[in-house]
Amino acid sequence: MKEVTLRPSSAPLRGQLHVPGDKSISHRAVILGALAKGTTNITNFLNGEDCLRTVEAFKQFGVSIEHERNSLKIDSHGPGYFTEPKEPLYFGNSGTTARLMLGVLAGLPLFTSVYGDNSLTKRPMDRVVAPLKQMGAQFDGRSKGSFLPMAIRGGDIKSIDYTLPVKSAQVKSAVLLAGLLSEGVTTVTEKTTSRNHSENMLQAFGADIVSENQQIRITNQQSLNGIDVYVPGDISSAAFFMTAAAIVPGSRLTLTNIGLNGSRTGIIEVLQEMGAAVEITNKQTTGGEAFGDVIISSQKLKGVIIEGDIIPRLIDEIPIIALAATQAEGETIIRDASELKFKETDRIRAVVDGLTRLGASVKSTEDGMVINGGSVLTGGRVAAYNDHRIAMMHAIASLITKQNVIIDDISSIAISYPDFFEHLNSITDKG
Ligand SMILES: O=C(O)C1=C[C@@H](OP(=O)(O)O)[C@@H](O)[C@H](O)C1
Ligand SMILES: C=C(OP(=O)(O)O)C(=O)O
Repeated sequence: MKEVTLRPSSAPLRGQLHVPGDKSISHRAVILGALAKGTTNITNFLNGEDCLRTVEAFKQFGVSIEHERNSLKIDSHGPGYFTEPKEPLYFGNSGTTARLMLGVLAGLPLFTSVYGDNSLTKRPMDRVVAPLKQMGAQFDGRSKGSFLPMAIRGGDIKSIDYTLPVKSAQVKSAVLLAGLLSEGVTTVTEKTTSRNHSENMLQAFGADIVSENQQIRITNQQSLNGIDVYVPGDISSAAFFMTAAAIVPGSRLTLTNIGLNGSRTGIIEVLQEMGAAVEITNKQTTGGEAFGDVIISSQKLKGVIIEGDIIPRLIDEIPIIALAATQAEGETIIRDASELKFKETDRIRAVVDGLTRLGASVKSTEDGMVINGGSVLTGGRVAAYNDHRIAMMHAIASLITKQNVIIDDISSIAISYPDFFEHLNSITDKG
């Protein structure tokens, strides 16, 4: 437990930040680097606890991974040379590691057992286990293989045509990774576009993959070839500082090299619709991933309705959007977001509980929440629910509260943003 007391500070935020590398892309770079033959060099890798879980898993297969700060060098002979791990694989708090690795494990002719922390043990895995069982892999775990800990015997699997029943990039990616390692052509169809980093990176590594009209086809290939990967800054981490600049009067921040993949930029669209001034410069592309600098200044905000297809494009940003909404004029309604209940904690409950304790007027609904804007936040004692995004939302709230914000435990922030407080201090008068 690492409790923290944050003093209020209404000073404008100024300056420039280079937020850490994207978590989703970092996981995928390690997975594909390990599955590829040869050397993969990853730069601007996210040194967060979740991505380190993915690294450790492949080390247990005997893959050589050298790690120095934000650079990773992977030397692999491909999956045919992986050795059977002698110990269970530990996935910690990471849903992405668990779900994507189950896809990989389904395709490997090995026995593995996997487990996670208290939060991950409660998160549903049947959404990936169901299609992977259809492909012929064997899974066993609690509730007939719905939850970790789990045992997997993979290999010798066949391709499938699969329509995603949940809006989830993790499920899509698990099936695509299993498809890469299975006989034949696997097709995944999604009704709503979710983040497409797996598709982009598989293509960059030379996989035979085609995406058309929300349908992705991948052809079996036993090994890819190693490449160099630059990981753009994580827009989900940048979202905390974008929102901070939007709600603290007189602020102007520049966030450099932020990932701007269209399947992730819902936060920018929503902040703009609320009235924030956002400018994008220096736009470039690497490995199919757009990135650039985001300059954001405070403005008077207004409430909005957030629903439908945009939800997967900002799912992890909903806690911080809810904080912005407390400062907007009018009501903000968030719908179609019941997936929030299956994250590191039930994020609908955690956001409504936390913001209410700080003095906001927020109500939960079956699939989202309703936030009445124009609140003066008082401050107070809040729980992070061991969830990094909830902890960071509360830390940003302390920039606009009248009194201290006391967060029960901030240790979860190391999951996705180990330097969060150094960065926060560098742009406020707290530094
Ligand atoms: O594929 C990914 O890297 C992720 C997909 C999303 O989860 P779902 O696939 O469960 O929506 C997101 O919430 C998570 O932080 C990362
Ligand atoms: C939901 C998240 O991650 P994961 O599913 O990988 O635990 C997140 O980072 O907000």
